[in-house]
Amino acid sequence: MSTTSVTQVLADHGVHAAEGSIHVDMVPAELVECALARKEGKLASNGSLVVETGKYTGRSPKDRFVVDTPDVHDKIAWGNVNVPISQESYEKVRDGVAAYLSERDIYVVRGLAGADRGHARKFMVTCERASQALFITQLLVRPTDEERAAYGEPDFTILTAPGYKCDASIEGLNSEAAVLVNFSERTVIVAGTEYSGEIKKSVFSVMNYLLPVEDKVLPMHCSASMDPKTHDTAVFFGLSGTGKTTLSADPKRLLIGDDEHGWAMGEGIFNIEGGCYAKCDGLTEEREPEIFRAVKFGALCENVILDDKRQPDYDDVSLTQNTRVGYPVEHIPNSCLEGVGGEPSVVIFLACDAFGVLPPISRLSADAAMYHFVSGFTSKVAGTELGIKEPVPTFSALFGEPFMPLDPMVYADMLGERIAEGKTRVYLVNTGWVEGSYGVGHRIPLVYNRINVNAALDGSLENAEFIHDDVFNLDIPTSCPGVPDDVMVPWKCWSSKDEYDATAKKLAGMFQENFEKKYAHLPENVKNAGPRA
Ligand SMILES: Nc1ncnc2c1ncn2[C@@H]1O[C@H](COP(=O)(O)OP(=O)(O)O)[C@@H](O)[C@H]1O
Ligand SMILES: C=C(OP(=O)(O)O)C(=O)O
Ligand SMILES: [Mn+2]
Repeated sequence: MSTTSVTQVLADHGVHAAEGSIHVDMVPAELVECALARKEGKLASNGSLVVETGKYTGRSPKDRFVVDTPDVHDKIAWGNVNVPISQESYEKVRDGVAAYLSERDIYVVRGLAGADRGHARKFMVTCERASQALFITQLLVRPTDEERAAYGEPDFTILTAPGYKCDASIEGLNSEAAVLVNFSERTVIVAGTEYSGEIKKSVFSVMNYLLPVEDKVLPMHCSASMDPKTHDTAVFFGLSGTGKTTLSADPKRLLIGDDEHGWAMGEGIFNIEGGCYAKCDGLTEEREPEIFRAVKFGALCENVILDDKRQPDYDDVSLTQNTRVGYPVEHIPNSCLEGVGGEPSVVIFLACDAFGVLPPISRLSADAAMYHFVSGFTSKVAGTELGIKEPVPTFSALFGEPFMPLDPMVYADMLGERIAEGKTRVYLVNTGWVEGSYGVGHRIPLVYNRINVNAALDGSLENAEFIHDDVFNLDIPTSCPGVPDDVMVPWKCWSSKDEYDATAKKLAGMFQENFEKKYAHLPENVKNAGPRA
């Protein structure tokens, strides 16, 4: 597709930018140069581009809407995640953004979502900021030269204009910022917010609609890694900040991706993205060498503080606890550049338990896997969503409810089909608190999670003696070489067993209440596989 037809696609969306102001498919070095020239950010000593995103340092779910059009109305799971907005209000914002972009230099990125070309979709993202064009260039799958030459019409178009402030009085809007997903027009508008996570998660939300509906592929909010010899894969489901990116960066395995994957039954899994979006809070080379070293030229950092030598101070979270970096998968040395792997032999659910009562790792039956997949218990960690200042216990279906437009049971049934074969081991991993709850105890040392996960992946964990926890209805390994036995069995970490019991029963009751409210229609065998207060 020539750049003239890029002009045509833009014109179809009301963007009539002057000749010479439409910059298409710039390479990262050009985009960094443009961003610096336009004073969008600074160059850090490690070569990464660092920007500040102003008021929006995390996703703002209250500003995200799905356009309620007749052809999708009956498919979307409407509620406080997929909030409807009318086509009329959508058009007012779209036309305002289009006119705004028409008056300035714009950066167009033509990428792919889906490393498996049999399930990939073409996304054309038009950015006001060169730095956001760099971000989405690195986060989408980069087309080959041949694919770019034959790019043709995009499957979806995204217009991003952080500088455009919406008229908040438009019917249905919440504020000057708006993320509007229009499945009928196959267009997303991201306005009024500079947080690039909104662009990335909009692509994900669109794929979470298209893949099940059009391809019968299960989209997953998970990271994935692969054994370099057997090509056995493992997927790590988890809500934002629970450890997907951290635990999938493992020097002994190949990284497939850190956040978004598809599972084509009978075929394998694939990364939906071409890059990673890691949290930088407290990042050290010692604890997370792969991620630390991935922050180099071509990476985009958000809200990371630089010292007077332009060195990042990852402990300084004065702007936000949600400091972030986006980089291409090739910045991780042992990444699987093809982005594809076999069907998972291990599925791990990451729960960041702020109560500190869940075991570091426990094994789930197929029924318990379904129970926990639809429950999605974890904590929203500080910063990822505006207004979250400390861990908030939450039930987020599929461990990714904010990004799932369809009924949760669509995804749950698809996972159930895929693990029913019995060849998949499923574990629940607590990356949250042990030794007392949040504010009293501390987060489980990352090294313990890594040791537990490695034992689950290589199968050695199955050699441990397991006990059954009657409250959470989980099978808990009582030992794992390298992890103190007391850490493996949560009540042993608490100074008072009575306090532990009371807290555990409280959480078990929350599980039951959530399940009864949302999933009472599920079969008894699934319901009975969950916690019992
Ligand atoms: N026990 C732990 N397991 C996983 N991550 C942990 C742990 N303790 C602290 N962390 C920190 O929590 C954050 C997890 O973020 P990340 O892996 O990006 O989550 P996600 O990819 O699920 O959004 C990282 O900053 C990591 O260093
Ligand atoms: C970036 C986000 O989360 P994750 O780390 O899961 O990608 C987000 O929720 O905005
Ligand atoms: Mn992540």
